[in-house]
Amino acid sequence: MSSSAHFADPSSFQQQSNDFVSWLESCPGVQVNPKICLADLRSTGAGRGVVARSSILEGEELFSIPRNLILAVQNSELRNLLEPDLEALGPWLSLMLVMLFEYSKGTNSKWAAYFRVLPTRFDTLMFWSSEELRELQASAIVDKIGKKGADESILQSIVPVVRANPNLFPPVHGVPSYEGDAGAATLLELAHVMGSLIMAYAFDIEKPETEDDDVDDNDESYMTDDEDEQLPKGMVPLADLLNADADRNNARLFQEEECLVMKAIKHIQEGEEIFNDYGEIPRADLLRRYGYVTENYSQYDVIELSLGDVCQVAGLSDSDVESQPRLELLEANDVLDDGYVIPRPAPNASLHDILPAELVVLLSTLCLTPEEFEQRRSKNKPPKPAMESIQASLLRKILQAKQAQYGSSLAQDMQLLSSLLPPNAPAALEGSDRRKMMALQVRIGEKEVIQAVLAMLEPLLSNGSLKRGANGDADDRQFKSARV
Ligand SMILES: C[S@@+](CC[C@H](N)C(=O)[O-])C[C@H]1O[C@@H](n2cnc3c(N)ncnc32)[C@H](O)[C@@H]1O
Repeated sequence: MSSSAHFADPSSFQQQSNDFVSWLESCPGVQVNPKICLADLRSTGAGRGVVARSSILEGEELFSIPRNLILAVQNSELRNLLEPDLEALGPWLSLMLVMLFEYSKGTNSKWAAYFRVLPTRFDTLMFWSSEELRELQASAIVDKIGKKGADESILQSIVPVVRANPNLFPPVHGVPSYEGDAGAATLLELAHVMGSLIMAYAFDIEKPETEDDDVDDNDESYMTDDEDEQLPKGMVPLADLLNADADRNNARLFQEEECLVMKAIKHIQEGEEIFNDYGEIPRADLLRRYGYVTENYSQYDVIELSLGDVCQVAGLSDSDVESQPRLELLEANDVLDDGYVIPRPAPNASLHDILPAELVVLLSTLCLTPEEFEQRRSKNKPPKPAMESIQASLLRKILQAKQAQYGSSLAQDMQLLSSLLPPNAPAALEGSDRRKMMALQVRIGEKEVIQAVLAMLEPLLSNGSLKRGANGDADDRQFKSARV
């Protein structure tokens, strides 16, 4: 959620929007359909957004941004000023460095008017205090924030480059220098601002030849292990001022040869907000990456069980593949995961629809008697993903143990929510209160998923097994193949 508190100089909010639009329209090649405008949506907690001034037809172009206006490594003069190769830093860190460079240039940057409409404070989980994070209780999202790794990457890869080039990166915000611990801390904070902007605003930029639809991926922290496979990232002015809505996506960015073009993918009525698509992400991820939650993303909530959670309840002393032959068998057959995601069941969903096949295989393997396991091991063949009462019973225990890891019950949380919920919350809340409210909504969603799955296990626990196939193996055709 973006309120005034997220923007520098909120009293000039409208002026900054006007200046940004004037700058944009003055740039060669930019086209902005007069039927759209930039709106002040702070009263709903959504910062800036794009709204239709008059009705727009499906397929109509909303705006077009030439590729050379994207704030990206390939368009920044830093590329020619720095040794070594910027791209070698990977998509996140290279763009972070470019943004630090352009931001430090102040009004001399081509993107100065753009920086002025971007927020400087965020509610993404990277910025939450330990006390605020505790409100997320046992949510698996807490382990995905990646703050420590991001700090290390910035300190190792960004700080030395900035310090070695003080002429390119003059200290900002009245800081005398980036030397020493205090300098490093200031730079770290500024780099996190850029990292958070990249996380919530940047697009993956495809090469012109591969013209394709908008790709807005779902990486975990600022940096991930598979950077080689990632496309370069870029900040696309105006395209990134569209908010998102799980049910009202009506626009999409098309990456064309010369330009990136935002088009209406539905008829849009006068006064309607224009929404991009952030994908089907659970509220925990929405919060981690975008710093807000809305109720209509609750349909995508999940519960994530770690391998450790499962092994502990199954009575294994640890979850190390080297010391646990049952895990070793699964690993050797490439069906072992670190974590297992169970989505919120849709109204008529079955266990087949929601349980990842790999989880069911793990449960089955853990339920084998020593003799059965030895047989499987000698043939190097894990069991098929069959859900019978024995696996259901183990899964129930695992879910109950997970439930117990949260410090409060669903009923208590629901009561708390109704006592706290002012109209339009959490938009009406600020600061830590808003964060606590959002954490409450996330953990409620996860507890609801646990409760729903527990209820779905009940018939299996009383009846014995799911339908079996003709060969006697349980019918595994529909188990989801989902990996974390
Ligand atoms: C790509 S930006 C969109 C522009 C942003 N509203 C601004 O003022 O700069 C993404 C950020 O917008 C906010 N946002 C997006 N969709 C939202 C929504 N439906 N409700 C509230 N905030 C939203 C979140 O803070 C998110 O991190």
